[in-house]
Amino acid sequence: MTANPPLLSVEGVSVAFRTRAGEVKALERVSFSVARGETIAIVGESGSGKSVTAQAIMGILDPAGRVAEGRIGFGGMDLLQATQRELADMRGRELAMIFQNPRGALNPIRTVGDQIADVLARHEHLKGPAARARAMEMLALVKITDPPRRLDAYPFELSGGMCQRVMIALALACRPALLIADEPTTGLDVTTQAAIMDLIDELGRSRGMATVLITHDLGLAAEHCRRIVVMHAGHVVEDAPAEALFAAPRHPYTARLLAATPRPGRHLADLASIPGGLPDLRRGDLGGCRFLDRCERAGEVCRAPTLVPVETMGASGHHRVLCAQPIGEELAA
Ligand SMILES: Nc1ncnc2c1ncn2[C@@H]1O[C@H](COP(=O)(O)OP(=O)(O)OP(=O)(O)O)[C@@H](O)[C@H]1O
Repeated sequence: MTANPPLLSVEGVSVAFRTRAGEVKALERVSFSVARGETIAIVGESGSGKSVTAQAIMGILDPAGRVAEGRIGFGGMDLLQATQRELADMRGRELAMIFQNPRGALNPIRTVGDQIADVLARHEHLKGPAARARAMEMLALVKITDPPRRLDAYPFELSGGMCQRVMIALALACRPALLIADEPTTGLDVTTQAAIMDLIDELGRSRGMATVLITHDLGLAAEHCRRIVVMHAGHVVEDAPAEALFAAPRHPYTARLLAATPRPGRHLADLASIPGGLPDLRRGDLGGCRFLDRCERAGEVCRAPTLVPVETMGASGHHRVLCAQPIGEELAA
């Protein structure tokens, strides 16, 4: 546990989507927290609920989705109780998010400089030369070469890696306390990936910015994050300090992920060794454990309708697992 109250605390958040085929229980009682200046990773297969978690925090869930229960504390306020106006004011200023597809997130018909200036005018009331100077500073910060020229460029004139850096510059322009980075380096070449991750690390150290890194890449998570939150089918199945998680995973799903990730940089999406797929999240009888059908440790005790996370305290922090028979404990007879 951290001595100070966390900057972000997601507490028992459940999200459901209305669809023609029934209600999708996308998140169930998701909990984790992030301290100021800390970088954590959320990892899990496609469809495990990583992006929905980020959207719930940012207040940008699809209109078909609703938060059925829970609390999202951020710097002393409950984001779920905030008005749309309060949230819009927080986004960009306190809370920022970068997405996988930078071109889609940038406005194609405004120059890079104007887009950064818009954010600065809205949140910091900076205008004219002062806004331009800060925009230039931001481009230099994200290591874009020749900032004065790039300031007047349109997104289509820049490479994918440069657009990604512009999006980071936009996200960081108002010095947010929390950055949510959803697969920020997917699709970029390895050198640009490393430069962007180094930049995020550096901003954490120099500005105390906290980061939630959403990734398929366990190697990337291990390299840059102090804690790792593992999601499976809308549940947080394990939440632990990175070194404890890699040394001794307690959830059978985490163990499978790690066994299938022998080298840093290998992608979960490429793995074939985790049997079965995610359960259909519209099923009425999902039960407490959503990994049951894929788990070699499953027994009668795992069929309980609800599961209570088990928390232990290690040298590097708390270790929480959502499993009736975590690894390291005897299987029930
Ligand atoms: N608008 C929506 N309507 C219905 N279901 C949705 C909607 N958005 C997400 N879901 C469902 O919520 C679950 C979690 O999706 P989410 O996008 O968070 O997964 P993810 O872990 O981020 O996957 P990826 O790594 O592919 O981005 C999935 O079952 C998905 O189908």
